Amino acid sequence: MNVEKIINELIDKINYHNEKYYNEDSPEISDIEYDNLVKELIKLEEENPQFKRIDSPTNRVGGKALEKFNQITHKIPMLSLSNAYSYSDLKDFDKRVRDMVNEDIEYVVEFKIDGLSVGITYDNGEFQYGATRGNGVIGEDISKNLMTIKNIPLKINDNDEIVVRGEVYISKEDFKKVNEQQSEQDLQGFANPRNLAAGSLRQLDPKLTAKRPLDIFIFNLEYSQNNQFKSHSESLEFLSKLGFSVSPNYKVCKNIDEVIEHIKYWTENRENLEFEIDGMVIKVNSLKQRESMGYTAKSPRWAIAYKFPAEKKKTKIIDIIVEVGRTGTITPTAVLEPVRLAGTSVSRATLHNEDYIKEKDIKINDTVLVQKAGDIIPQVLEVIKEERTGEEVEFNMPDKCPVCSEPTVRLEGESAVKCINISCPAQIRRGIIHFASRDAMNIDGLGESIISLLLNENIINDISDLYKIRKEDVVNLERMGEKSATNLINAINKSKENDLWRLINGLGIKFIGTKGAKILANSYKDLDKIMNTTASELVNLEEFGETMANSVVEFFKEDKNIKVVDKLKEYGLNTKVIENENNDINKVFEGMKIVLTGTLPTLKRNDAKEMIESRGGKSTSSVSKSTTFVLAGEEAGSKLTKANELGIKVIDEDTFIELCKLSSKEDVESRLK
Ligand SMILES: NC(=O)c1ccc[n+]([C@@H]2O[C@H](COP(=O)([O-])OP(=O)(O)OC[C@H]3O[C@@H](n4cnc5c(N)ncnc54)[C@H](O)[C@@H]3O)[C@@H](O)[C@H]2O)c1
Ligand SMILES: [Zn+2]
Repeated sequence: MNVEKIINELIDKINYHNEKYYNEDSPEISDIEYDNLVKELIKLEEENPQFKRIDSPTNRVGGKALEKFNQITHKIPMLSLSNAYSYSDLKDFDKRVRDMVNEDIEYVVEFKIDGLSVGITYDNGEFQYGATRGNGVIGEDISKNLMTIKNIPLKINDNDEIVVRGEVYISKEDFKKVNEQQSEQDLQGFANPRNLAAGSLRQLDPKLTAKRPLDIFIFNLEYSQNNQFKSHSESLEFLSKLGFSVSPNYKVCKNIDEVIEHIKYWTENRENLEFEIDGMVIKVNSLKQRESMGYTAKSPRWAIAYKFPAEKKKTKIIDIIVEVGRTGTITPTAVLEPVRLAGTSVSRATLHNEDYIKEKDIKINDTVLVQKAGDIIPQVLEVIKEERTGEEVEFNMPDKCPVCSEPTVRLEGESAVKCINISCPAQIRRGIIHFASRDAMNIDGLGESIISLLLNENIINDISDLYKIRKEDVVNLERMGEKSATNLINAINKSKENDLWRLINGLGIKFIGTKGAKILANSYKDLDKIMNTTASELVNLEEFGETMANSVVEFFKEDKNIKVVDKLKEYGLNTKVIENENNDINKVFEGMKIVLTGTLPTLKRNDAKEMIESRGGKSTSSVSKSTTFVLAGEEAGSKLTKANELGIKVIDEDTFIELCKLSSKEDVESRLK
């Protein structure tokens, strides 16, 4: 395979996992696996700069702000951190820093708590609003949820306009408790404290957030209009005096050796902390020096995150079992002789896939080295071949699905062995949950527990069956009743009118998330056309790589999947893009001046322009006081800065598309407020 192709496929994969992790708070792979994908991409991009894409995930921060929240443009962009995995990485960092400033350097070392990054703004001594990081430029307004966290002061004794940044987290003990409650209620556990914190904060109902024992520590003063400080440590002291719970145990170090000493101490002692830390953050202390170093597109040059190496131990593989996930991927898991790692007893380790087992030559009864990093899922690192006795048994991936007995397949270029039977019971439950979820068909009241009931009672067998449910089928179900039953049926019926991308996302095609679904819908306009397209046509779509293209084609080759789609059509689901005809488009942007800047996630520049103009708006090129709003995408640059200076509303593509669907100018104006 050529390098460009490999790079593009890696980008597809990373984008997909970013969406799962940042936008849906439910990662499918471990952080180590993810970090390895990114490292591989960075390496290839460095070796082949001619193929580096401007929209590469190595160029940008995190996720995006979900449309269900109001959007907030950060006064100061909320960036990520570059990573160090060894002391020699830290020494390289120190050298880079000293080369840049040519002066003595003082560092501050802080805990890297594994949680969710938030920015909070105060003015006139009062809490104004708080937001998630989002894509670094635009975040989600989660003010009401943050106000439920006891350690966030609502009033402070300073009238200056202040922006602080911190990490919302949950203690080890509370994490365990919440996961126990989840399993009591037959709900899925959270993969790690970060997912739990993120999932709890990004709730539309603050009451739900309030139920979760969240805490925060503040690690930076992002902006202060009047207070002047020389160093980061000085600003932390100031924040502490104002009543913020500032990152505990931070230390000012005179040189990189002191930094490393401090890190060594916490590597040994982190088990005793009440919260999980996944590393330490090293920051230049002098604010003047920081300013002279500046930023890359993704992170400051004056800071780096050191990630702890994972703890390793020896144990034995007693058995290898397989499980079928929502997308049909059959994952092999090693059953281990229990061993204590990073404070917990470990008896399972993921073996990822067939290639992983082959590469490492893993057999049942092997003695292996296992490790546990920031994640809950431990990994098998290597087989200790010297300890083989001849009793080892080779393992092969099953050629039939262990649940439905249909033949399994392994697609070309993919590492996963899968059951592609869309009616496989193991996949059905997760598949229906996904279908009904807010990013797919968004069916109110159709949550995990109801879906389980419907399956257990044989009321449904696949997603299409949802549309034949009658009220009398469900009214007598546990916790149901007259009103909920009516609401449920109404919500299901309403979803028939959903726009095409929701249906495509709902089908659960591997590697096609919300974004991929929108691209497909906007490009083909009609589900039938998508079903009949070819991989070679699909790879021509913007941001579509071979992995995504093949996955779409394979999905619609399957008889079972075609049958489900046919049934959905019979029940009257919309399978076309919902577009207004040109002549009855409402002039919702009449008289408005709109500036377009940066690269939008799915819309081409000309399309966006056309959408503005056909609705009576004027697409202008420079930001001024008379600009109505700015539509900004990735790498928005100076126009965005200007808009922020002038206090002009900035929106992203999703909001723009929403505005386009509104029926009057008044609606647009009130939505923009
Ligand atoms: N499993 C997956 O599918 C998946 C997908 C995407 C990302 N990830 C994980 O997320 C990581 C990238 O996430 P990221 O961009 O948030 O970077 P990061 O978590 O590696 O580091 C940046 C973050 O650290 C936090 N932080 C905690 N303590 C801090 C302190 N004292 N000072 C400054 N910042 C502090 C901040 O919130 C900041 O946003 C990856 O390394 C990967 O492990 C996993
Ligand atoms: Zn199956």
